[in-house]
Amino acid sequence: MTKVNGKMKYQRIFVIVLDSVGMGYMPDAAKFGDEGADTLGHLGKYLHEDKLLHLRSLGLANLKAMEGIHPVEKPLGCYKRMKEQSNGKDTMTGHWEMMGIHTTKPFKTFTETGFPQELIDELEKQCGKKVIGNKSASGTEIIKELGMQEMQENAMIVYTSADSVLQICGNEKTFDLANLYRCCEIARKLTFKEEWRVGRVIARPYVGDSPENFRRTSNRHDYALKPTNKTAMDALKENGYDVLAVGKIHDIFDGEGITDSVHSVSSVNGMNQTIDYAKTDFTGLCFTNLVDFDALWGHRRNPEGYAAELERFDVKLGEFLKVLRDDDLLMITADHGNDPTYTGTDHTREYVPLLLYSPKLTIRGSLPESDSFADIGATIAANFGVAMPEETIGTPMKEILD
Ligand SMILES: O=P(O)(O)O[C@H]1O[C@H](CO)[C@@H](O)[C@H]1O
Ligand SMILES: [Mn+2]
Ligand SMILES: [Mn+2]
Repeated sequence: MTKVNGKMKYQRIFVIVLDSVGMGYMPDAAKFGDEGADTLGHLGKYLHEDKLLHLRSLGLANLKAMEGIHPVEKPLGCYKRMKEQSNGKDTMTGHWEMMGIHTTKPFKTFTETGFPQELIDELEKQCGKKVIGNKSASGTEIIKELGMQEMQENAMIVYTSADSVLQICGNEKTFDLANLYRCCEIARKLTFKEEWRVGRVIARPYVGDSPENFRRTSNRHDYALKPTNKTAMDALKENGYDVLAVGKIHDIFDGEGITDSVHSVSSVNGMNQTIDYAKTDFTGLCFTNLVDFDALWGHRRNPEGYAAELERFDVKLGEFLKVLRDDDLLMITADHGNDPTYTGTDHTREYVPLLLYSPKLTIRGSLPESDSFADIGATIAANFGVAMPEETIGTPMKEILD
């Protein structure tokens, strides 16, 4: 269903989220234990400027100082820094805010304590497996530690992190993927209960037969809470526009406000899918999440891998720019930070970049800082002439709509 009223400036808007690509700690970062974090800033020395041609051409290095990466004289795009208004630094909070939701009450976390015994008992009873782990851990480390036990004792590894998540690991061969998903659905139902209400239950399947060769697969599946409010996506969908979701977007919004979606197996794959959508005729939003920056490199504190992922993205961005039409708008941003040079293994409370590009742009260069990621959703709604749902936040960026 595509409504074309001809009034909007941009027929199609592409929002591409480079998951965790923050640009420096926010003034309230100390509250989150993240003072000094700077994902992009600390990546400079791992990046090669000749491999960031497209990001630089849009103005990335004009926006953010990075060691060895020079600004361009005439950036093609507009750019700004954005603050996160919500009280959190997780993926859902970040993406929901982009689409208008102000999260004031953080999701429940079990970082220090693990999950309460009553919840574990219920899980064991309903899933028919003994729970092992039940602590905060890095996902790749915990399968090294407990994977063999899980396989040998028909057990189930349950773990959490600094995020509001209950994650279940299962070996695809011995646990069986369908059974893992079944257990996650049980966990999701149990954790709708107020005192256990985590943002996401996540199935973390892996393959291999010994700690040396265990490897997680892209059959990961997230079972998120429904967004707490209607969003810009609902506003578009209800008014007959297309809302296309690439990668984790469908999971993050639990399918709300989406008209079509694809799951990605990698960030490069996600860009290919975005390019495929760009080659079709639609009117509305294409919303892409590229998660490898975060999952493969940020949480693993691997700056070399992180930098190489950004360089791979740049190649894909070049291909994407070739299929961008004259009345398209591209927005590249992030949902939080995850500085791969910082202590720990968790997200970091950071400003995020916003790069804007369209052949239709009449202005170039720096735009005033946004107080909230929600300026993205407000701009999209304003472009398509739809009202943002009640109780949302965000201000349209007039500069690029005029
Ligand atoms: O260490 P892994 O399992 O990749 O965990 C990361 O992935 C989860 C969801 O993004 C969070 O819990 C985060 O810590
Ligand atoms: Mn994220
Ligand atoms: Mn993460």
